[in-house]
Amino acid sequence: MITMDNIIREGNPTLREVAEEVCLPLKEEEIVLGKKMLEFLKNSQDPEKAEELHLRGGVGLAAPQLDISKRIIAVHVPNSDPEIAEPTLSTVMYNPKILSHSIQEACLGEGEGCLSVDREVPGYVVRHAKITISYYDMDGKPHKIRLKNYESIVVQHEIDHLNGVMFYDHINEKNPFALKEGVLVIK
Ligand SMILES: CNC(=O)c1cccc(C)c1Nc1nc(N2CCN(c3ccccc3Cl)CC2)nc(N2CSC[C@H]2C(=O)NC)n1
Ligand code: NI
Repeated sequence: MITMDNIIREGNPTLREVAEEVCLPLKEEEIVLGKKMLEFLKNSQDPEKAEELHLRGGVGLAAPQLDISKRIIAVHVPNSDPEIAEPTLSTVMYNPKILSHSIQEACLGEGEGCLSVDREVPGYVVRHAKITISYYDMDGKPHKIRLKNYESIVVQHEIDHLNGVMFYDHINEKNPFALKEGVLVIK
């Protein structure tokens, strides 16, 4: 099972590499890895498990954060409505690719955090508001989906990890909270 000990931190060169595409059909070990990444996210969001295993909460994780330079990400985004148990997005994506995106931009109003960054880096991380992506799932099935709001931000953050990009690379150094006209601030 993945714990925080398996997650590499900023300074490790793997976080700045461009990760390799995986080949189809997926290797058994790549499928098992995907399942373990998703399990980590679910555990990290479970109060008991997170406390027991000393996990930081996350909704996304990329293989390079496990020192595995492969284009694999996992996302498990709970529904903001606590009444709804079903997550809004829960999947492992192999070779995710942004096919197109909105002109409109968006950012999380509270800024972004990263399991590989053990410090708060304040500031708006401005990203595409909406994206259309393609990816393969654990069964090797191709998908093409459109994402917006929180899910769109999370997937962009994780795809950045596959390209050696950290969230704070996007923060305006002069004024971290500078916002251009029309940028959607997601609560
Ligand atoms: C500096 N201010 C902040 O960090 C920040 C501050 C406030 C709010 C937000 C919204 C912030 N921002 C932010 N909060 C998150 N979580 C909120 C807590 N949550 C969680 C934690 C515990 C149990 C269950 C859950 Cl659900 C896990 C997810 N996650 C991300 N990111 C950036 S995109 C990838 C994603 C990620 O998984 N990072 C590890 N950003
Ligand atoms: Ni991250």
